[in-house]
Amino acid sequence: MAKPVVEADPIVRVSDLSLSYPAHAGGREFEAVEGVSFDLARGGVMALLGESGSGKSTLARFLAGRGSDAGDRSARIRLTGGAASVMDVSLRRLGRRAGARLTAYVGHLGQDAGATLTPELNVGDLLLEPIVERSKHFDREALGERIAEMMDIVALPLAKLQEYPYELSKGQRQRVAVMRALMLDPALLIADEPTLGVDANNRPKIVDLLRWYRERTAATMLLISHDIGMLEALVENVLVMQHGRTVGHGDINEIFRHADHGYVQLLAQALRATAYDEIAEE
Ligand SMILES: Nc1ncnc2c1ncn2[C@@H]1O[C@H](COP(=O)(O)OP(=O)(O)OP(=O)(O)O)[C@@H](O)[C@H]1O
Repeated sequence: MAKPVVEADPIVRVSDLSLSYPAHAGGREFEAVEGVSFDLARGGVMALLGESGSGKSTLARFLAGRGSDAGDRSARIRLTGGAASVMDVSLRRLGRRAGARLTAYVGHLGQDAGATLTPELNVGDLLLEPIVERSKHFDREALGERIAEMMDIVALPLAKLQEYPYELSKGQRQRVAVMRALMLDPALLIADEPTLGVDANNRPKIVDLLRWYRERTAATMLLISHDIGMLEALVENVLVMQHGRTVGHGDINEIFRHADHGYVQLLAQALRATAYDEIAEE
């Protein structure tokens, strides 16, 4: 069984990849991603951009090794063409054990992660859970310090550690979810809209947390985000998707300056407009 190579570079390789959802409820198999290719260098940060329904979450969930995780069979993602590997592990027919080995190194923040926190656990236990699940032997003091540092960066008072998800605002829950995704020190973080639902004042704190994490660990990141602050602070390369296909790929500044595809031009304009809105809000 292929063992993940954390030092692999590129850490993610995607070649002519197509991904589908199974036929269900009388419908046909649906191809959500079609012929996408890119490499993500170790230590790099790339953003997946594109309108709703363009295939970003499907691609992100599949690359995070969570393509067959969904309890609902109809949400299981199948590789129907091309190839993809993460840390030199092929994602074609990734078995349960190989998947578990890989996901130990790949952090995944799913879409609207703040809404899916276990309601019975308080914030402290939610943060510790990934660690405790892996091993009962851990340095409680060092972890406590690390949690306190992260709480400080995202401006959550330590008293929140005792609170339950229902006692938190949507944006606070999302901040807890992002911290939780970092607890196992993933070498690759794949995050779907990490600032979604977080108000404009607190979005930069999530950006700060991800930047802090990257400075500490040199982790690689694949982010789905249209948050201009996040793109400016962290992202080097972008892949722009439309209807499951790639319509732009490359250095973030180059791609928006010389956008030759109509949709990429529109996106560049929209992002600039967002930036002005944010400045106006301050
Ligand atoms: N379980 C499923 N079964 C069938 N089709 C699905 C399923 N989940 C998503 N899709 C379809 O796959 C396509 C891509 O969806 P995906 O969620 O990957 O897009 P996205 O770019 O992440 O959009 P958003 O930004 O709205 O999350 C969409 O047309 C969507 O309707």
